[in-house]
Amino acid sequence: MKVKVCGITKAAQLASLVAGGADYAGFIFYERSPRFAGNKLDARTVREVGNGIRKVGVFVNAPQQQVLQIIRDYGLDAAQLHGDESPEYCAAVKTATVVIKAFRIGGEMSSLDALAAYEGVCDYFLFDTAGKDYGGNGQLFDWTLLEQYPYKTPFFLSGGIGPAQVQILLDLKLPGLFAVDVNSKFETAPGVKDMQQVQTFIDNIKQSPVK
Ligand SMILES: O=C(O)c1ccccc1NCC(=O)[C@H](O)[C@H](O)COP(=O)(O)O
Repeated sequence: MKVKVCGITKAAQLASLVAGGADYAGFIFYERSPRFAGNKLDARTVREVGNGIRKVGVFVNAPQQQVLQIIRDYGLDAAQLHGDESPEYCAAVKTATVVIKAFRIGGEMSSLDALAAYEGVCDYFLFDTAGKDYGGNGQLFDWTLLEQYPYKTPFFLSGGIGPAQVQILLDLKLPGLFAVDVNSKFETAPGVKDMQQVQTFIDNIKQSPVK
């Protein structure tokens, strides 16, 4: 299983993710987030990090041109669209980069029916938990909703995942599950990751024979 670590705000964290074997690093480009990367990380520093890790920009209802400009400036590999972006919006962004469309489960979304319109216009889906903020709420949702996942688009499982979920993740058999995404459960303060805990999590997930 692939691992994405989201909410990276420091060059040292990014370097340690690369060294530690994370597959994806997420950078929040939503100004209201305490993990906003735009004023904390230098574009060139992010651009020059390569070798294995995929860099993902996280956006919330941002103008398309702004998304594409940031993707270019920071040398990102994918756009994670975490707001209420339409299938047409996703299709337009997909002409320029890899699209991960996030859906917030719970609240107004209790079934996966709405995803049918997004099949074919996104490379991946990401399932997060609905909460007071667009993301980073630190809450799990009921994963049984995904047991009969009916779509072809592979997905990232997210929302409140922490060290306590390692064993259940290793045992999990959900159709379409591609990666696990972690964030606030590995923080000592919003935007500040405990990199030792992150590393232990990566090592534990990667011990699984299903890579
Ligand atoms: O993390 C944020 O502050 C955030 C703000 C606005 C949109 C998205 C955001 N995070 C996106 C992510 O991919 C998080 O990893 C995801 O929401 C799960 O976070 P958590 O529940 O803290 O594990």
